[in-house]
Amino acid sequence: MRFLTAGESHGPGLTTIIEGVPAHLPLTQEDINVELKRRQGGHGRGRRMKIEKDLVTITSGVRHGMTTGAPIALTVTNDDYVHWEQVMSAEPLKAEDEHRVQTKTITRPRPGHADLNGAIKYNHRDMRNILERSSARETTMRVAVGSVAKKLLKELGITVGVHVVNIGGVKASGTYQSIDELIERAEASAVRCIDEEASEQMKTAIDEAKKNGDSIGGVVQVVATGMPQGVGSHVHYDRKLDGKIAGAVMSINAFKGVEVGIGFEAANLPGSQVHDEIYWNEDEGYKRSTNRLGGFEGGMTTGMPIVINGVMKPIPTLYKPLKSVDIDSKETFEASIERSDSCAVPAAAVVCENVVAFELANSLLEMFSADRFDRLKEQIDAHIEEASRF
Ligand SMILES: Cc1cc2nc3c(=O)[nH]c(=O)nc-3n(C[C@H](O)[C@H](O)[C@H](O)COP(=O)(O)O)c2cc1C
Ligand SMILES: C=C(O[C@@H]1CC(C(=O)O)=C[C@@H](OP(=O)(O)O)[C@H]1O)C(=O)O
Repeated sequence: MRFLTAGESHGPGLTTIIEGVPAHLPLTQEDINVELKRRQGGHGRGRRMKIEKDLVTITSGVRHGMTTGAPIALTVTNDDYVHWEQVMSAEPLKAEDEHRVQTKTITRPRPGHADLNGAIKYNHRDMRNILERSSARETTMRVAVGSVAKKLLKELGITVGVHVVNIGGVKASGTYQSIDELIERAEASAVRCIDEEASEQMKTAIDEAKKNGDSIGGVVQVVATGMPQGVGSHVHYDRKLDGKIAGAVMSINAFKGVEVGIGFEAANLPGSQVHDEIYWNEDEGYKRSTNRLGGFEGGMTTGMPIVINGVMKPIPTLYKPLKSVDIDSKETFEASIERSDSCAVPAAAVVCENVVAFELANSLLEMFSADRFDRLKEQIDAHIEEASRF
């Protein structure tokens, strides 16, 4: 499975084409819209999310609620485009639009954004040409793709969920018994945190940051259950599934770190407290008595729950301005802004969940025959059965 995304933040809309989804997978627009709505929510989002109502249109690859095996094309309209039509038009600039376009020209790079690096690389004196594509608006399509992957995983009995474990230094300590409980409790919280007390403190921390013109980041944790054992591979660097997941998480805007299982904590512990002992019994086959390595050994799944942490930096656009330099005048200025999220960690959690879902689904499609969903399922079931008798 592979995909491309296209679209600018304030352009007409966003597009993706996903190739390699098996035929006969049940799929509706609603399956995708549910995920898009989750991404738009969460405490700390700015005014833009009041304008957008992300709804997908499937324009290829699905017929009467079933995938056909053809590329799946998805589009989402930017409702904000009506305010940006002249500025973002693909047509040559008209004289009557020049003034409006000039008012939206960006010559002052925002610290923490792609503006200056992109402008130098692509030789754009108007950094709007960079901003529009580097915006996390693009993550809408990453979630749309992930929602197709999640549908495939669900039909195979694999569940993926996410919760927020840290916002601005407020850490969650809640535990959960099952992934269904995790999902339910995370979705019920304005910050997607399953620890109710910490949720309230996180909300207060976000409000406080906003009041001070500042922003805060955090840590999200993706959990997936039901992945068969031995998916991924140890044989080559680019086939290691934990490596692919790490790359996918790091590709999300503002994500600065990723951990598998206990992650960085492994540096502080002896090996006896890091590795998971193996046991076997008739009913369960091979299991680990702990899951400190987060479901991976040797780039392959162990069959234990997959646990991935992603770290998001604070949003770079601040009401409390940071110093930068105007690329025309070379003068120092303090950036002023019109609107921004103050914390997008709860929203980014959904993005993180969906990019992990894509990597998991893709790894299964690489390992098993993938043209038809029924064949895929048969082969995975046979693999699980074989592993249990190994
Ligand atoms: C869901 C989501 C929403 C975001 N919203 C904003 C925002 O409102 N303002 C902002 O400055 N950055 C926002 N960001 C972060 C920037 O897109 C990101 O920091 C920037 O593109 C630079 O990329 P880098 O941080 O990965 O280097 C958001 C990120 C995500 C994942
Ligand atoms: C549009 C989305 O997020 C945007 C991501 C973003 C950024 O700089 O990354 C900046 C903001 O956009 P605007 O400048 O239009 O207010 C966010 O609203 C979205 O998540 O759908």
